Amino acid sequence: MDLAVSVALTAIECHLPLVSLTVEETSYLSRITSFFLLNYSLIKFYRIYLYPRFFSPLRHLPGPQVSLLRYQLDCRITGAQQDNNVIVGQELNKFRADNPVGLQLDWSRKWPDAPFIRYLSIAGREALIVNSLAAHKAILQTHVYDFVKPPFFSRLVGEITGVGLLFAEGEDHKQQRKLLAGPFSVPSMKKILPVFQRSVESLSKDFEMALGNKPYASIEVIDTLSKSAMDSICLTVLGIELGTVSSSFQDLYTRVLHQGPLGQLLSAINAFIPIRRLVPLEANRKFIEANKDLRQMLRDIIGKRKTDLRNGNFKREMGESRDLLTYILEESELQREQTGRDPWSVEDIIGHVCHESTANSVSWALYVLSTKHEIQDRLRAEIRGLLESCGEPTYEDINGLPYLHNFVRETLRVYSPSLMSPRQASKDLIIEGIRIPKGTQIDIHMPLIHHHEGIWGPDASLFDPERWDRLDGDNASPYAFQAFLQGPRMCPGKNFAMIEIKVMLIELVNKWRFLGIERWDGTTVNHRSGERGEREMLLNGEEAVGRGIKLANPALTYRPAGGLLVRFERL
Ligand code: HEM
Repeated sequence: MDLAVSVALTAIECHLPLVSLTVEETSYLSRITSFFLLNYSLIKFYRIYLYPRFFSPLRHLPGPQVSLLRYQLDCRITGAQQDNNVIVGQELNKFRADNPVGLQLDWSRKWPDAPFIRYLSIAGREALIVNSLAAHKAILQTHVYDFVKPPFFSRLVGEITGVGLLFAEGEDHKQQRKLLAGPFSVPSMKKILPVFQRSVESLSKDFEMALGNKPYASIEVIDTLSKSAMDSICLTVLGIELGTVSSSFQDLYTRVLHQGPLGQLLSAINAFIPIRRLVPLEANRKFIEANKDLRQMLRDIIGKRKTDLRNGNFKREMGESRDLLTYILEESELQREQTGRDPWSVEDIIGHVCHESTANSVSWALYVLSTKHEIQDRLRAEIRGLLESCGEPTYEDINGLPYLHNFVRETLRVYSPSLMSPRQASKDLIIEGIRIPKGTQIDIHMPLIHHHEGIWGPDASLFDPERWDRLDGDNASPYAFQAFLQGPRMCPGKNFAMIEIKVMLIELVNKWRFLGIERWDGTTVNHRSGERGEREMLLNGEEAVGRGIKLANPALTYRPAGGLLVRFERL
């Protein structure tokens, strides 16, 4: 756009009589170049500096200020005090914070009553952070289809999850969601439950192996749970037996999701400037290859399942407790018969193989249980009460456990697995009395609402499962809990994720006692054990995010930087 305006202005200027006379001596080419560069620089100066500071209708909103030509590379992050850098806005500051949403939490605490907080991103682009229940409702419900996913987000996340439902808009999105209602419904989840229950048994085997004959041992739970959730998702979503391809999946997903620092930097740059195909670096090549292999594996599985279903083989094999892919393909087949076209592509289905969020939630649940033993004891008493009374619990039995339900919701509230969902205004809008111009970026940060003291009280960041029994006023609003978002774009996998997390916790809490978290500095040598690093046990009071352990940043989820080492014993 700016380029086009500069070219148009240059064309006009070069043909003005006054200009033609004064620059007669210079060659035509250098005249065009000079005018073009001057126009382009002036337009950029206006866009980057003058517009956000003096002309934008959003300039009066609360948020960090704009400072001209002040680089803050050496400043310590102090959140709310930090100015916008004129070139990179707040982007560098975000990466240098000790929490992936630390800066945004500071701003929310500084301006708790503002519906929106404004900050500047790269090259003076304005972005609004949603900070009130009413503003969330307007964006997620009332104007849901007036906000679209911004291109940088589809490049950042879409290259991992696929570009299916998550990036569908308007009527297309409504249509796809209608079709998914059956596969993700409660009756479908009830049928999938036995598959979950079977797959979590392998989780305890990993704990058994780590323990051996010792009285207690430690296990790195993030990798262990991620592997288990991958097994579980392979069985429940794709209908693939354990141990057949799930380890290759795990390996490929890890290479795609957990790249090294250079890989992460490339992904971040690629989100804004599409450089993926141009950079001849090893980290980039590995990412592209892993991604390609992963998609090919999924394509093969989906293709084979389609053929099996058409031949009537698969349903007979799996009986009643079928996987989600089968449900989706059956629904798809019905639609194809009625409308003559496939409602979903392979890319759409790929996005449903998401295992990281559930594994991440159970990791944080174990963190809490290890550091708050009274919560662990209470949860175990409830779970054992159920198992003693009924053996293999049903869907209703599991969802009928009030403390487990509160515990899981509180884990998702304090350690929300999704940290951000961005949007972009597709037209000019007025929300909460604020005029939002078309194209404005809107950031929904789930932790902001979850840790908002005006909504959840002064102890908003404390882990307290019983708060769910005392909901009143603002915290009783559906928009006070955003782990799965709300409205028409809410996560369709919510029931799936909730029951999966509960089944994993029932298995673990029933069989193992969690003694504490080992914090491992990894830099010194312990003279008694000869092991590198001192191990310090975290036992209580570490629930405030970022205090007990160092969080990874940049990260798309809350993740302890050096893994999570849980010490446990057999019950
Ligand atoms: C704890 C686990 C999970 C959490 C916290 C979670 C959270 C979310 C959130 C916040 C969104 C909205 C993203 C956005 O619009 O930017 C979303 C969308 C989605 N989730 Fe989940 N999710 C979880 C598990 C799952 C599972 C297990 C599945 C599938 C089996 C799933 C499938 C989807 C799909 C297909 C969408 C796109 C929905 C749409 O745009 O209409 N999720 N999820």
